[in-house]
Amino acid sequence: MKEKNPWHTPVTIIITVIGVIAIVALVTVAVLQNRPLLQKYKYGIVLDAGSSHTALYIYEWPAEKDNNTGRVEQTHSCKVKGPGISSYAAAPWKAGESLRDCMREAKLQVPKKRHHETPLYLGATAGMRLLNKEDSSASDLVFKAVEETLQKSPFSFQGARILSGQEEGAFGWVTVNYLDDRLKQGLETTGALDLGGASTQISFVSDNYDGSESPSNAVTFRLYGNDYNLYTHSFLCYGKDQALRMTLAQQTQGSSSEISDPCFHPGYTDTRNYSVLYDSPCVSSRKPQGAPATFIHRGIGNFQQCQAFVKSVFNFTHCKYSRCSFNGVFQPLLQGPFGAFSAYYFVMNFLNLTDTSIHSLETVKEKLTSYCATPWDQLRQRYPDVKIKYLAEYCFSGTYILTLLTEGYNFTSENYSNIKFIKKIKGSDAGWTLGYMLNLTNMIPAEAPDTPILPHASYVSIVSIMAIVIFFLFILSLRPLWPRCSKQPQIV
Ligand SMILES: Nc1ncnc2c1ncn2[C@@H]1O[C@H](COP(=O)(O)OP(=O)(O)O)[C@@H](O)[C@H]1O
Ligand SMILES: [Ca+2]
Repeated sequence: MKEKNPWHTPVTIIITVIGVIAIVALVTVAVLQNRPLLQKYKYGIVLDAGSSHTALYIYEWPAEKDNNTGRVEQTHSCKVKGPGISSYAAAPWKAGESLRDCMREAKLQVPKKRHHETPLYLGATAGMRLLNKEDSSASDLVFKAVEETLQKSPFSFQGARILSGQEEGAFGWVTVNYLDDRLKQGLETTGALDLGGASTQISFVSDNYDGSESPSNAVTFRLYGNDYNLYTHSFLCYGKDQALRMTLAQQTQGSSSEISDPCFHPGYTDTRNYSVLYDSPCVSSRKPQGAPATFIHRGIGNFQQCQAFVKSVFNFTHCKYSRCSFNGVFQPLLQGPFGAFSAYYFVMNFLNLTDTSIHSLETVKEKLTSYCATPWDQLRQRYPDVKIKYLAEYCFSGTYILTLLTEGYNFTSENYSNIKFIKKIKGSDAGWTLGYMLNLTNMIPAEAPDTPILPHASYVSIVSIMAIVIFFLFILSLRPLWPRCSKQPQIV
């Protein structure tokens, strides 16, 4: 007699079919119910009106997560043609006009139906701080011109203003730590070093700084449930373009008609205008009396002599605090890793010195010694595509960065490798703009948001496994109903 397969009885077949349908239904409901909603994005636009140029950044984030921990990412950037808006003091309408091309690009990048709800901000930094100091009505006219252009855009224009030095430093720090996911997780934070053309910022958290010593350097935040006492300082006139003016002013005090500059390459010559050089509040008070209209600027390429001139623009004589960086400004003990961006990155990247784990401070000095001594002709031939102004100034800029970091901020051979020269973090530019927008749109909550205990994938897997286990337990519980499997002994 053929033995009957116990699984082929009508009862088990029906139970199996119902069970399989039940599992499929359960898992489908679980997956659909908890599936992330169809991704729709929101946008925000920030214009960084720097001293040397303006850049537009577009940020994007999932629509349903805007006040949560959702990732805000830079999706597009546009470099405005021409100089920074502060250079249009004599023809303010041109400042507004200069933004048109990038605004046109932004209109194409942001989906049309999101235009009206996309906030648009313009923040100006040290170039406008200096213009405002020098001629506040000229700076007002420049703002009026850029506001007129931005109001005409389809976006929700939220205003144009000058950021304070503290804001510039603090928002740069927020950007770096937000992009590195350090804030949400409450990890040790990264300090931020920003070098612009007209000012420079240093911002970091130090255990022995609670804000009581020099309160003007303190910014306190509560982000994702953690309190931060941030130290930040912005040095106006210590961006690399103004620092170069100060160094040249140092060398032209004798109102001579020719200077031999160790910060420029041998063979480099240029004719410079005294009144143009001294046309900045950073140096205007030092303009020598009876100077000729122009002077010949000749390079001699000597790193050590260059560094001596650079050092002379820092004042180390007085400090009323427990410790100072320079110019009598308080600075707590340096702590933790640092991200150095903007001109720090451009210069160190050109000099091939961004990797501080292989290029020690000593190597940087050696490299600058040989680079500064390289004849100008040779460099022009080697780098035909590099903008002449940048190429001519990399020796000065590298020397300035080294001096600012070591003599100014007190970095040493031991902690120099804590600095990382960075341009972008996970696709977004390091700089103050993202932090500024996150702050103005309240996108970083003070308290940690409630997050699901399990990620979606783990949740679905656990539900599926549980369903299968329950099904088999159910089948086992029906064992008494199963037909006998073994052959009964035959009684003869
Ligand atoms: N490729 C580059 N090489 C060297 N320097 C650069 C390069 N691109 C930009 N820079 C410099 O970076 C600085 C940017 O400063 P910016 O943000 O305009 O000024 P600030 O922040 O002081 O208002 C300027 O000194 C500019 O010349
Ligand atoms: Ca800047």
